[in-house]
Amino acid sequence: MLAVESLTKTFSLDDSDLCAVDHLSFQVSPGEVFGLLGANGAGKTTTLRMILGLLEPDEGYAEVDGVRTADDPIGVKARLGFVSASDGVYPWLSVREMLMYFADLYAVDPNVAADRCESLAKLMGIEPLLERRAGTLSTGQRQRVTLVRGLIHDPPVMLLDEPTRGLDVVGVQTIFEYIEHLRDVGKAVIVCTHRLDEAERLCDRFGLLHRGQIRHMGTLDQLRASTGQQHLVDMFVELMRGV
Ligand SMILES: Nc1ncnc2c1ncn2[C@@H]1O[C@H](COP(=O)(O)OP(=O)(O)OP(=O)(O)O)[C@@H](O)[C@H]1O
Repeated sequence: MLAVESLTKTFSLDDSDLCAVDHLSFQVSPGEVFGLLGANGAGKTTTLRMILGLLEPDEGYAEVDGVRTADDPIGVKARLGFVSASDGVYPWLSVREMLMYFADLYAVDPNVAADRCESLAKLMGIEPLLERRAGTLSTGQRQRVTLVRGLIHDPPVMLLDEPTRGLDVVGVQTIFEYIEHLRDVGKAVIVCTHRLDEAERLCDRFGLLHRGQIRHMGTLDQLRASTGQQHLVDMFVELMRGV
């Protein structure tokens, strides 16, 4: 499970301060898909960077499976899987070599890693690509490989940043199936996306982020009741107009 408690980050600009994330609190349970949604600049990436331990919060903390990022940054990284649309691959390694390399970085036993590599490759339909040089993959193939890579150390919590960006309909469907799988195997999942239509279909619960604060949080039904709007896109339009 993932807990974020009063997480806060202010950046100093030349002539002013910018509070990018403002006392943010939420929790994601095992088997739950939480959509952290917001317009450009709302604070999503800054939040993910603090959860991952890449950026130090000014206040508050993130706790992954009972471990706080500030107390044990390496332990937290071992418990997190991260997939981003901008993930790169090592072009000169084969897909299998790259997956095994990442498993090794996470200190996964080589036999366990080899089995996991096979079963995840089957799950994501990349078995025929395992011996291919990663640099020769298409965008959609590369995305499947990075999805497998994110799970190679079997983390309890997965962070997905714009997972469908740049993918065709088949690629998007693959992401949907991947997220279904994560839910089925009890991962706690955060999805950040601008695709509100996809988020409505994918996520169990939502946090609508605006200027660093969660303005609405709940299931779609709860958000409909509290905002009076049917769809996330209308909820956001109202939020943006309100400020
Ligand atoms: N290193 C930094 N220094 C100064 N300001 C920053 C820094 N990183 C982010 N910001 C500012 O913090 C705010 C939140 O940025 P963040 O990248 O978290 O937003 P986001 O929700 O991920 O946006 P997008 O959807 O456009 O990726 C923005 O106003 C951004 O300009």
